[in-house]
Amino acid sequence: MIIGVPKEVKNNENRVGMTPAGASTLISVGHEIWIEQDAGIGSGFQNEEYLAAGAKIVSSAKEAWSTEMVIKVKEPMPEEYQYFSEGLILFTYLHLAPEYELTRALVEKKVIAIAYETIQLENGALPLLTPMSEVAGRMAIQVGAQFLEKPKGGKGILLGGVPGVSPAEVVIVGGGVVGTNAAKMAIGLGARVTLLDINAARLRELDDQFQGRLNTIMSNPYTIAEAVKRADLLVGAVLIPGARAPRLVTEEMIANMQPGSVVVDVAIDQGGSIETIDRITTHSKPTYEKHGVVHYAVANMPGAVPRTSTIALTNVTVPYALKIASLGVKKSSIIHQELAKGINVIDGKVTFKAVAEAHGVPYSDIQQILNDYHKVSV
Ligand SMILES: NC(=O)C1=CN([C@@H]2O[C@H](COP(=O)(O)OP(=O)(O)OC[C@H]3O[C@@H](n4cnc5c(N)ncnc54)[C@H](O)[C@@H]3O)[C@@H](O)[C@H]2O)C=CC1
Ligand SMILES: CC(=O)C(=O)O
Repeated sequence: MIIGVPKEVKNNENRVGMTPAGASTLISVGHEIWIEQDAGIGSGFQNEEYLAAGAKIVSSAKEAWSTEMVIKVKEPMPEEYQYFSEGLILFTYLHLAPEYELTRALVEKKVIAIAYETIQLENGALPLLTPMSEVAGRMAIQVGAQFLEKPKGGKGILLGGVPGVSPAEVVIVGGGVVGTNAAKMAIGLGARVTLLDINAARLRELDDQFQGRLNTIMSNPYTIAEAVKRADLLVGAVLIPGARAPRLVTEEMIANMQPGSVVVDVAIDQGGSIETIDRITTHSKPTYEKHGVVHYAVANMPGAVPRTSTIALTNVTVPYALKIASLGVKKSSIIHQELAKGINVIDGKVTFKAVAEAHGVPYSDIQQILNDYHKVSV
């Protein structure tokens, strides 16, 4: 199969969908990699390294998109929709629930759109989201600490305090991968940390893991309001896979926070979990202020640490790309059921229920589509 890797075009997105090592793996079993010139530069990978791995360097995005499968990092930007074509396999983060126009373009052009973030193992794990959630969770505390500084608009406190002065209060809503990694960093820096989740079993695991250094609370509107009121730094880290993020923190709760407090809504890529987050921000202008509270809502946080993120991401995407390229989308999804869950759009149909519901469009069962394919192909 010919696989295209375009250069990312989202604001300050320096990750790339394929490393030279990944290219070499795919090429070694007979596939071709067409990578757009300089696509790897932001992550520290030179064109020569891809050439040495056997890849072809193409000079335009159009050429990289003119292949059978496109592997990238972020959801296509509107200027990329022109490259969609019938039967093209698009393997990338998509976050379609809050993106009606993108969903419509993929359906109309009959692209086969496989979203990294909805590939799900039987035990519920999201193997292609996990590494970037690890990065974003850790970054949430790093950026939160930075924006608590006075010159950055914050209230001017140090996360860990100093002897004789209280540390900051960090509140994390959601105790999955982002939440756990944020807790690790915040505790490591000496902050007082409270984490809320609706899953009692998860809270039990975290209580064991952090050995009493993490305050775990069952999440509901009452406990969220109480915790948010005290927070110097609030991290939004909830997820209902594939669905729009639930708006758990209301405007009233934010208005009750002290001026100069900071909110980092990591769940912004699924539409955001905080009512006052009314826009996606970018790495070039990451924050805005509302009710005196600094709001950070960057949807591609790992893009700021592209070297770490590209390697971590491609460690998990390349094995799946190999399966898709070698067997085709339908066959590989029948054999590896987690891939079937990644298919959000195929043959002009929306096959991820939460996405169809978010946009009020018809939903088609992917298992039915795969069964029909199986019947014809055997
Ligand atoms: N902005 C960015 O650059 C990035 C954003 N993300 C996003 O971060 C979000 C979280 O991702 P993960 O931690 O990997 O998900 P996860 O599935 O590991 O964890 C989500 C947690 O939210 C909890 N939850 C669900 N409803 C809740 C509620 N009402 N109250 C409290 N907790 C609730 C779940 O029980 C689960 O423990 C996702 O939207 C993901 O796409 C991930 C990486 C980068
Ligand atoms: C998960 C995601 O959207 C990102 O890493 O940018």
